[in-house]
Amino acid sequence: MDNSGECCSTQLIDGDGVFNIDGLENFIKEVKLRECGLSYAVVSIMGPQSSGKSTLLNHLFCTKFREMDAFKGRSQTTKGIWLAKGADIEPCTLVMDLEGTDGRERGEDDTAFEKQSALFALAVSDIVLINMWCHDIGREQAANKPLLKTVFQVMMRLFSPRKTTLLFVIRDKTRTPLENLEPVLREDVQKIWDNVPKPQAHKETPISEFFNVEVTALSSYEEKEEQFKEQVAILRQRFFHSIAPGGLAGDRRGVVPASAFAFSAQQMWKVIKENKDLDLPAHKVMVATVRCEEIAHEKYSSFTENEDWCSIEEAVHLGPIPGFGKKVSSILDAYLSGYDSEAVYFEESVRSSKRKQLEEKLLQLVKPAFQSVLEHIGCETLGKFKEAFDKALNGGEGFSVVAHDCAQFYVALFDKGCADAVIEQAKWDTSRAQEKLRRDIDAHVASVRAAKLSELTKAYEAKLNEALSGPVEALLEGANNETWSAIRKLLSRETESAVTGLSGALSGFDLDEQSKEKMLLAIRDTARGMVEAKAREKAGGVLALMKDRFTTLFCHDADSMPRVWTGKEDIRAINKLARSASLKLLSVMAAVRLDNEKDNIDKSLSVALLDTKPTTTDRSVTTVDPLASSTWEEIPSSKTLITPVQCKSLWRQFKAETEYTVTQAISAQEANRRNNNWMPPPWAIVALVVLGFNEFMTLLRNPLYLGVIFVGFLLVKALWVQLDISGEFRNGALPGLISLSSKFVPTIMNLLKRLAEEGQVPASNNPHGNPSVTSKSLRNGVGTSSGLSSTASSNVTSEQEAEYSSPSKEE
Ligand SMILES: Nc1nc2c(ncn2[C@@H]2O[C@H](COP(=O)(O)OP(=O)(O)OP(=O)(O)O)[C@@H](O)[C@H]2O)c(=O)[nH]1
Repeated sequence: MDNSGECCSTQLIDGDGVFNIDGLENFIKEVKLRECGLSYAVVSIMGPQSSGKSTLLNHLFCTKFREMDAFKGRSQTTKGIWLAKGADIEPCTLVMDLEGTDGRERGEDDTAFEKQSALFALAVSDIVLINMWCHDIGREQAANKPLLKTVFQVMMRLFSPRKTTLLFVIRDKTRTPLENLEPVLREDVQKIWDNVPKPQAHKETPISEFFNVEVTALSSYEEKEEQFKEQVAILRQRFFHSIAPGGLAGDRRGVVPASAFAFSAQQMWKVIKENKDLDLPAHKVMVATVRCEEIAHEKYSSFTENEDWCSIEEAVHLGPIPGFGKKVSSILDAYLSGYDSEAVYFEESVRSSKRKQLEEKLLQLVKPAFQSVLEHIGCETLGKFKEAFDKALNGGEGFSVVAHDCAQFYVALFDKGCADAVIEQAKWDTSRAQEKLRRDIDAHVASVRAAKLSELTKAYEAKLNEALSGPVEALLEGANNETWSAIRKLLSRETESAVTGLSGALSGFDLDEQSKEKMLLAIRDTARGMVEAKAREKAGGVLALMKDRFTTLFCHDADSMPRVWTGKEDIRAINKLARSASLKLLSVMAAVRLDNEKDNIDKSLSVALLDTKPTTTDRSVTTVDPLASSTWEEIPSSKTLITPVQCKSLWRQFKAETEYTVTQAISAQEANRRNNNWMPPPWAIVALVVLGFNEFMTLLRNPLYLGVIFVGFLLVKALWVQLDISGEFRNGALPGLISLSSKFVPTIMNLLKRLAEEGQVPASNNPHGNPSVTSKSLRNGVGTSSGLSSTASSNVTSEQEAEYSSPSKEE
């Protein structure tokens, strides 16, 4: 019978010892071995060549192993190891047909394969059928003895026994009942066991520790086929549920899960071929490790391709995913459960360690997504916090209370979001993300607080500026002895008001005392700074102010009426007063006096710039100039607005620029005086009276003279008016004389003519007569007197100059 091409059998190892990996894989697929878990059994058969092994297996398991044609003689038909599945036997039973022992074909030297295949069968099988001829029992030279020896020897090469069932199948049983044969056989087996050289560890180990020995006998297939078949059918029953407790292989140990059977068998054969001892537990661990790794790898790969996971992984870049934790957990769970169910039959420690590795790997894979989700939740929460915080601040509640409440609420919200994102399998700590959110919230609160505080400070600064700027300016412009005291009062009052207001506003910010004090100090400093700045600004324009003040005082009287320099005014006194008032401005502006400092600036300036008493020698030679310094004695340079030297220079400039006004005034006054002074000097009047006494008396004695003088006066007066003598001489004496000489004769002629006409005209036509001309002329004469004031302006006497330019020390 030819096995090749049969669907449910394959040559596992060929005659040359080559393992048929592909054939085994195909076989496993066909018989669906992978799904069996641990629920499968492996049966193999050993025995001399051509002892009817294949025939027995085929009848027992309905397999189709190649059998020898009875008519062709006894030669080897089975080469290597063949594998088939027993038909209709539960659990799945794999049947291995081994090449016969003591085969003539291989020769004596080639026993290695025999041993290797025996070791392989023992390592893989739960039940090993030992096929033996009935007549060999008890015989010294029995054909099965070398076989058993081999079995027991190779058994020692397995570090730990599998508790394999050795089922001795006695073929061609004779009339001797099994009950009699079995003890003999067991004795034989025991003898062989005892004689087999054993390692120290197993010296005393009984055979039962390694094997379950069972015995059965079958009639000859060739001679009593019917009986043979009946007995085989009965024997077949023993293979049903063979792995259940009490079954034929109920005691088996160290079974490899069906899914790893191929890999395990291959590795075993590899180790056996390398002529190494087979450490079954280590082998089992190795198989478990490899297979669990394969399963884990497969699960990991298919997880990375999972559609749900891929869509989550993509969506996670866009924003938080509601129910992220649950979704990912359930996907992970599906894959981990898959691993569990596939790796369930593998060695526990290996399986769990590989599961742990798989879980860690999967969690590492999903961790970035988780962190991304946390970041999104954090960002979203921070955004919501900012919005709510701004709204709440506008609600009018205290800053700190709002910040605290808002932060608490949104951190709790974040925690809720985190709980939703937490992956069950990982239980990652979200406290760091929460800490980051807290830090972000704190940073935002701090920046808002800083902005609000700065806003508040600016508002109070603006208020202060409004309250200080105008009044301080006014006070400085009206500089007097009380200016700085008034400014101090104003500053103190406004600063306290601002400090009180700001202090109240700050109470909502929950600031520490130190920061609060610092802010209040800053507002005080700002207030002082404003006053100082204003003073500095005004000091910059002090010259203009001084000139203003001078002009105001000099050109206006006590009732603020513009002065008319009639000649009676004491220009020197007025000038001195105006100057000292202007100097007061300078002294007030010279320094900032916000701390009630006592200083001598006023005195120094007065002494240096106003004092007129010092003698000529004092002025220029002996006295040291007190203003030749860049600092005031009692004033620190930071408080100095105008240095002594600058004061001196300003005063010089002031004087130069106001000099003209004074000169104008003096000129005006002089002109006025001249206009009003028509009388001759007193000595002339006295001389006139003394010398003209006789003539005067003559006139008094002769009234005719008086009449003549009167007429003469009238004539002269008329001529004066007609010729406009005062007007002619306005432009100088020579042009006046030339003009008069040309006008004199015509005017006399004209006068006489008019007089003649007057004499002819009736008196009624001219009721006023000449007096009208005279009064007009007089009026004109009076009117011209005012014109003198303007022409006289340029004629300031040197005496008057000296009077204006009151000498001072500095000059
Ligand atoms: N006497 C006797 N002959 C048998 C029995 N069973 C099978 N045979 C015969 O023995 C010969 C060999 O049979 P196989 O089943 O091929 O024997 P084998 O042990 O598988 O042979 P190899 O695979 O070559 O080792 C065949 O001619 C069978 O007819 C039996 O129970 N008694």
